[in-house]
Amino acid sequence: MPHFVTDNMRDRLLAGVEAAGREVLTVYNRTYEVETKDDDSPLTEADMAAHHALVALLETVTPEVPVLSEESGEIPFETRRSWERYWLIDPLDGTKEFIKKNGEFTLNVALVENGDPVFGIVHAPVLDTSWIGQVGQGATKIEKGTTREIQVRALPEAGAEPWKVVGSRSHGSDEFEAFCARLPEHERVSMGSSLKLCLVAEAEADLYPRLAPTCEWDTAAAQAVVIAAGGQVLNAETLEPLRCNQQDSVLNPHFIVCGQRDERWTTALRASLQKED
Ligand SMILES: Nc1ncnc2c1ncn2[C@@H]1O[C@H](COP(=O)(O)O)[C@@H](OP(=O)(O)O)[C@H]1O
Ligand SMILES: [Mg+2]
Repeated sequence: MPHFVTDNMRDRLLAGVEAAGREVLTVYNRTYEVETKDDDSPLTEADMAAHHALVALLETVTPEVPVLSEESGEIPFETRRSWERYWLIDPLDGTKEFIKKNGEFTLNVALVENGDPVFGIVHAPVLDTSWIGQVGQGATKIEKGTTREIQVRALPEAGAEPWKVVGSRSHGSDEFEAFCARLPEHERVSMGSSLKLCLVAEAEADLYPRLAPTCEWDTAAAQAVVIAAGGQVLNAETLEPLRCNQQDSVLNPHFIVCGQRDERWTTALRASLQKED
């Protein structure tokens, strides 16, 4: 079956996401108001500017495909459950990092088909870098105008080199600490937003255990990048791939991002989840 996203569509989408990123940067570089949402998370003018720009882009490129955005308000599951294909966007992931001015925030556009992310663009405006994943066709990183293919790496053998484990800069958890405490020798890297999944996709990290809450829009685009780069995003309980749009809640289960499933970390995971057998 031909892929829905053609090369021409991908190029238009990337150009539109980069343009939305420039709007975000103009807010980043001046003073702005910070509101607090009902769930206590921050919201800035930049989140809304990116939301409007991305929704307009997607409605122009594919008017027939519905869009679900973190900022679009709730769409009931009775409506969403019939969507075989939809765009799932997080206009500004890592709003806390945006406010801290450390550059670790992203614009995220995913195409979900029958519950699985199949295409994703993650764009980091401050880094002038985008990651594109087309499941079944590969993943690329475009850094300051230079494009290269990316692939996950194999988990290093014991004693060869420490594993690289990436964690949230702003949302850690006791379960994450318990998991890391049981891993072999490893280095910890902290990073904001969906950039953590991109680090695994481009072989700069081996594992991203997210044992704390996230929503489907936080992960879908970067999940497509990871899978297209040969990696996996697995439900931490079942070790099955993370899926979207399966129930009323848009909350993800805890999950692990990895190049491959491996007994060496699944043992640590079982122990941290108190499932030692
Ligand atoms: N209690 C909670 N429930 C749901 N999602 C949460 C959450 N706490 C944090 N998140 C999600 O985690 C994201 C940030 O992840 P990280 O700490 O890895 O950078 C936030 O994205 P936003 O910045 O888009 O709100 C938010 O969606
Ligand atoms: Mg987010």
